[in-house]
Amino acid sequence: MKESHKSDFRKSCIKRLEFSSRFLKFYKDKKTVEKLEKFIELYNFKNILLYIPMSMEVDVLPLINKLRKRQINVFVPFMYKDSFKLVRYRLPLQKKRFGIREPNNSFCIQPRIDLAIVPVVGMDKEWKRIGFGKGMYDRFFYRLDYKPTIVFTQLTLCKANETLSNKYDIQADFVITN
Ligand SMILES: Nc1nc2c(c(=O)[nH]1)N(C=O)[C@@H](CNc1ccc(C(=O)N[C@@H](CCC(=O)O)C(=O)O)cc1)CN2
Ligand SMILES: Nc1ncnc2c1ncn2[C@@H]1O[C@H](COP(=O)(O)OP(=O)(O)OP(=O)(O)O)[C@@H](O)[C@H]1O
Repeated sequence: MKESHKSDFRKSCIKRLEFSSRFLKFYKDKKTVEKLEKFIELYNFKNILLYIPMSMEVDVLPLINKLRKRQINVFVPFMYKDSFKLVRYRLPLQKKRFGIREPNNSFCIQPRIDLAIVPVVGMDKEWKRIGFGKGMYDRFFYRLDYKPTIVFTQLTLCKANETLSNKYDIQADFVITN
Protein backbone atom coordinates (compact mmCIF):
# COMPACT_ATOMS: atom_id res chain seq x y z
CA MET A 1 0.00 0.00 0.00
CA LYS A 2 2.64 2.50 1.13
CA GLU A 3 5.06 1.47 -1.66
CA SER A 4 2.45 2.09 -4.36
CA HIS A 5 1.64 5.47 -2.81
CA LYS A 6 5.32 6.25 -2.88
CA SER A 7 5.73 5.34 -6.53
CA ASP A 8 2.60 7.32 -7.51
CA PHE A 9 3.92 10.32 -5.61
CA ARG A 10 7.34 9.88 -7.28
CA LYS A 11 5.71 9.86 -10.72
CA SER A 12 3.69 12.99 -10.02
CA CYS A 13 6.77 14.81 -8.67
CA ILE A 14 8.80 13.89 -11.76
CA LYS A 15 6.01 15.27 -13.96
CA ARG A 16 5.92 18.48 -11.94
CA LEU A 17 9.68 18.91 -12.02
CA GLU A 18 9.84 18.22 -15.77
CA PHE A 19 7.13 20.83 -16.29
CA SER A 20 8.78 23.27 -13.89
CA SER A 21 12.16 22.86 -15.60
CA ARG A 22 10.65 24.16 -18.87
CA PHE A 23 9.76 27.59 -17.46
CA LEU A 24 12.03 30.15 -15.80
CA LYS A 25 14.62 27.42 -15.23
CA PHE A 26 17.48 29.92 -15.43
CA TYR A 27 15.86 32.16 -12.81
CA LYS A 28 15.01 29.28 -10.43
CA ASP A 29 18.52 27.85 -10.71
CA LYS A 30 20.07 31.25 -10.00
CA LYS A 31 17.90 31.94 -6.95
CA THR A 32 18.48 28.49 -5.47
CA VAL A 33 22.22 28.60 -6.09
CA GLU A 34 22.43 32.00 -4.36
CA LYS A 35 20.73 30.54 -1.30
CA LEU A 36 22.99 27.48 -1.30
CA GLU A 37 26.05 29.70 -1.54
CA LYS A 38 24.97 31.88 1.40
CA PHE A 39 24.25 28.78 3.46
CA ILE A 40 27.71 27.35 2.75
CA GLU A 41 29.35 30.66 3.70
CA LEU A 42 27.34 30.96 6.89
CA TYR A 43 28.42 27.58 8.23
CA ASN A 44 31.87 27.63 6.62
CA PHE A 45 31.63 24.14 5.07
CA LYS A 46 34.85 22.99 3.45
CA ASN A 47 34.23 19.48 2.07
CA ILE A 48 31.01 19.26 0.15
CA LEU A 49 29.18 16.52 -1.73
CA LEU A 50 27.34 18.04 -4.70
CA TYR A 51 26.09 16.38 -7.89
CA ILE A 52 26.26 16.75 -11.68
CA PRO A 53 22.73 17.92 -12.48
CA MET A 54 20.15 16.32 -14.73
CA SER A 55 17.72 18.65 -16.53
CA MET A 56 15.00 18.52 -13.86
CA GLU A 57 17.46 19.18 -11.03
CA VAL A 58 18.86 22.50 -9.80
CA ASP A 59 21.85 23.39 -11.99
CA VAL A 60 24.61 23.58 -9.39
CA LEU A 61 27.51 23.69 -11.90
CA PRO A 62 28.03 27.49 -11.46
CA LEU A 63 28.13 26.90 -7.70
CA ILE A 64 30.69 24.11 -8.09
CA ASN A 65 32.95 26.40 -10.12
CA LYS A 66 32.69 29.20 -7.55
CA LEU A 67 33.44 26.92 -4.63
CA ARG A 68 36.48 25.46 -6.31
CA LYS A 69 37.93 28.94 -6.74
CA ARG A 70 37.52 29.44 -2.99
CA GLN A 71 39.54 26.35 -2.08
CA ILE A 72 36.45 24.41 -1.04
CA ASN A 73 36.67 20.70 -1.86
CA VAL A 74 33.80 19.56 -4.06
CA PHE A 75 32.97 15.88 -4.48
CA VAL A 76 30.32 14.21 -6.65
CA PRO A 77 28.87 10.69 -6.77
CA PHE A 78 30.64 8.04 -8.83
CA MET A 79 28.19 5.17 -9.20
CA TYR A 80 29.57 1.89 -7.94
CA LYS A 81 27.43 -1.27 -7.70
CA ASP A 82 24.23 -0.49 -5.72
CA SER A 83 25.45 2.88 -4.45
CA PHE A 84 28.25 5.33 -5.17
CA LYS A 85 31.60 6.50 -3.90
CA LEU A 86 32.91 10.05 -3.77
CA VAL A 87 35.23 11.47 -6.39
CA ARG A 88 36.58 14.99 -6.57
CA TYR A 89 34.76 17.07 -9.18
CA ARG A 90 37.05 17.47 -12.17
CA LEU A 91 36.81 17.52 -15.97
CA PRO A 92 36.26 15.71 -18.25
CA LEU A 93 32.84 14.26 -17.47
CA GLN A 94 31.64 11.03 -19.07
CA LYS A 95 28.03 9.99 -19.60
CA LYS A 96 27.19 6.90 -17.52
CA ARG A 97 24.18 4.85 -16.41
CA PHE A 98 20.82 6.72 -16.39
CA GLY A 99 22.41 9.46 -18.53
CA ILE A 100 24.28 10.77 -15.47
CA ARG A 101 27.62 12.45 -16.11
CA GLU A 102 30.58 11.68 -13.86
CA PRO A 103 34.28 12.56 -13.65
CA ASN A 104 36.74 9.71 -14.22
CA ASN A 105 37.29 7.18 -11.49
CA SER A 106 39.68 8.05 -8.72
CA PHE A 107 41.45 5.71 -6.34
CA CYS A 108 42.08 8.20 -3.54
CA ILE A 109 40.86 7.41 -0.02
CA GLN A 110 37.30 8.48 0.66
CA PRO A 111 37.18 12.04 2.01
CA ARG A 112 35.18 13.08 5.05
CA ILE A 113 32.45 15.46 3.90
CA ASP A 114 30.89 18.03 6.23
CA LEU A 115 27.95 18.88 3.96
CA ALA A 116 25.90 16.87 1.44
CA ILE A 117 23.70 18.75 -1.02
CA VAL A 118 21.30 16.17 -2.38
CA PRO A 119 18.89 16.53 -5.32
CA VAL A 120 15.45 15.14 -4.53
CA VAL A 121 12.42 14.10 -6.56
CA GLY A 122 10.19 14.70 -3.55
CA MET A 123 9.94 14.68 0.22
CA ASP A 124 7.39 13.14 2.53
CA LYS A 125 5.85 14.58 5.68
CA GLU A 126 8.95 13.72 7.76
CA TRP A 127 11.24 15.56 5.29
CA LYS A 128 12.58 12.22 4.10
CA ARG A 129 13.87 11.84 0.56
CA ILE A 130 12.06 10.31 -2.36
CA GLY A 131 14.53 9.78 -5.19
CA PHE A 132 14.45 7.74 -8.38
CA GLY A 133 13.85 4.57 -6.41
CA LYS A 134 17.24 2.91 -6.66
CA GLY A 135 18.23 3.55 -3.04
CA MET A 136 21.72 4.79 -3.94
CA TYR A 137 21.80 7.82 -1.65
CA ASP A 138 20.13 5.81 1.12
CA ARG A 139 22.82 3.15 0.97
CA PHE A 140 25.60 5.72 0.73
CA PHE A 141 24.57 7.47 3.97
CA TYR A 142 23.71 4.21 5.74
CA ARG A 143 27.26 2.97 5.12
CA LEU A 144 28.96 6.14 6.38
CA ASP A 145 30.13 5.95 9.97
CA TYR A 146 29.44 9.66 10.60
CA LYS A 147 26.65 12.02 9.73
CA PRO A 148 27.28 15.09 7.59
CA THR A 149 24.78 17.95 7.41
CA ILE A 150 22.23 17.06 4.72
CA VAL A 151 20.54 19.67 2.53
CA PHE A 152 17.85 18.71 0.01
CA THR A 153 17.45 20.90 -3.03
CA GLN A 154 14.92 20.98 -5.86
CA LEU A 155 13.48 23.37 -8.48
CA THR A 156 9.97 23.37 -7.01
CA LEU A 157 9.08 22.08 -3.58
CA CYS A 158 7.35 18.71 -3.99
CA LYS A 159 6.34 17.60 -0.51
CA ALA A 160 3.72 15.04 0.46
CA ASN A 161 1.56 15.61 3.53
CA GLU A 162 1.74 11.96 4.50
CA THR A 163 4.49 9.55 5.53
CA LEU A 164 5.76 7.55 2.55
CA SER A 165 9.29 6.77 3.61
CA ASN A 166 10.84 3.63 5.03
CA LYS A 167 13.54 3.35 7.67
CA TYR A 168 16.42 3.71 5.19
CA ASP A 169 15.26 6.96 3.62
CA ILE A 170 17.51 9.89 4.40
CA GLN A 171 16.14 12.94 6.16
CA ALA A 172 16.95 16.59 5.49
CA ASP A 173 18.50 18.88 8.07
CA PHE A 174 17.68 21.78 5.72
CA VAL A 175 15.70 22.18 2.51
CA ILE A 176 16.73 24.83 -0.01
CA THR A 177 14.49 25.62 -2.97
CA ASN A 178 13.32 28.90 -4.51
N1 LIG B 1 22.44 14.31 -10.49
C1 LIG B 1 22.27 13.17 -9.88
N2 LIG B 1 23.29 12.32 -9.73
C2 LIG B 1 23.11 11.13 -9.08
C3 LIG B 1 21.85 10.77 -8.56
C4 LIG B 1 20.78 11.69 -8.71
O1 LIG B 1 19.65 11.48 -8.27
N3 LIG B 1 21.03 12.87 -9.37
N4 LIG B 1 21.71 9.54 -7.95
C5 LIG B 1 20.69 9.19 -7.08
O2 LIG B 1 20.51 8.08 -6.71
C6 LIG B 1 22.70 8.50 -8.26
C7 LIG B 1 22.35 7.95 -9.61
N5 LIG B 1 21.12 7.23 -9.54
C8 LIG B 1 20.06 7.33 -10.39
C9 LIG B 1 19.16 6.29 -10.36
C10 LIG B 1 18.09 6.29 -11.20
C11 LIG B 1 17.90 7.33 -12.09
C12 LIG B 1 16.72 7.26 -12.99
O3 LIG B 1 15.88 6.43 -12.82
N6 LIG B 1 16.62 8.11 -13.99
C13 LIG B 1 15.51 8.17 -14.89
C14 LIG B 1 15.63 9.35 -15.82
C15 LIG B 1 15.35 10.64 -15.15
C16 LIG B 1 15.04 11.69 -16.18
O4 LIG B 1 13.90 11.75 -16.63
O5 LIG B 1 15.97 12.47 -16.51
C17 LIG B 1 15.50 6.95 -15.77
O6 LIG B 1 16.58 6.43 -16.09
O7 LIG B 1 14.39 6.58 -16.18
C18 LIG B 1 18.78 8.37 -12.10
C19 LIG B 1 19.86 8.38 -11.23
C20 LIG B 1 24.07 9.09 -8.24
N7 LIG B 1 24.15 10.29 -9.02
N1 LIG C 1 20.78 0.81 3.38
C1 LIG C 1 20.09 -0.01 2.63
N2 LIG C 1 20.30 -1.34 2.64
C2 LIG C 1 19.59 -2.16 1.87
N3 LIG C 1 18.62 -1.76 1.03
C3 LIG C 1 18.35 -0.46 0.96
C4 LIG C 1 19.07 0.49 1.75
N4 LIG C 1 18.60 1.71 1.46
C5 LIG C 1 17.63 1.54 0.54
N5 LIG C 1 17.46 0.25 0.24
C6 LIG C 1 16.49 -0.32 -0.70
O1 LIG C 1 16.59 0.33 -1.98
C7 LIG C 1 15.31 0.34 -2.62
C8 LIG C 1 14.99 1.70 -3.15
O2 LIG C 1 14.81 2.60 -2.08
P1 LIG C 1 13.85 3.86 -2.17
O3 LIG C 1 12.57 3.51 -2.83
O4 LIG C 1 13.81 4.45 -0.81
O5 LIG C 1 14.70 4.79 -3.16
P2 LIG C 1 14.79 6.36 -3.23
O6 LIG C 1 15.25 6.90 -1.93
O7 LIG C 1 13.54 6.89 -3.79
O8 LIG C 1 15.87 6.51 -4.38
P3 LIG C 1 17.39 6.94 -4.50
O9 LIG C 1 18.02 6.96 -3.13
O10 LIG C 1 18.00 5.95 -5.43
O11 LIG C 1 17.37 8.21 -5.19
C9 LIG C 1 14.30 -0.14 -1.59
O12 LIG C 1 13.96 -1.45 -1.90
C10 LIG C 1 15.07 -0.06 -0.27
O13 LIG C 1 14.63 -1.02 0.66
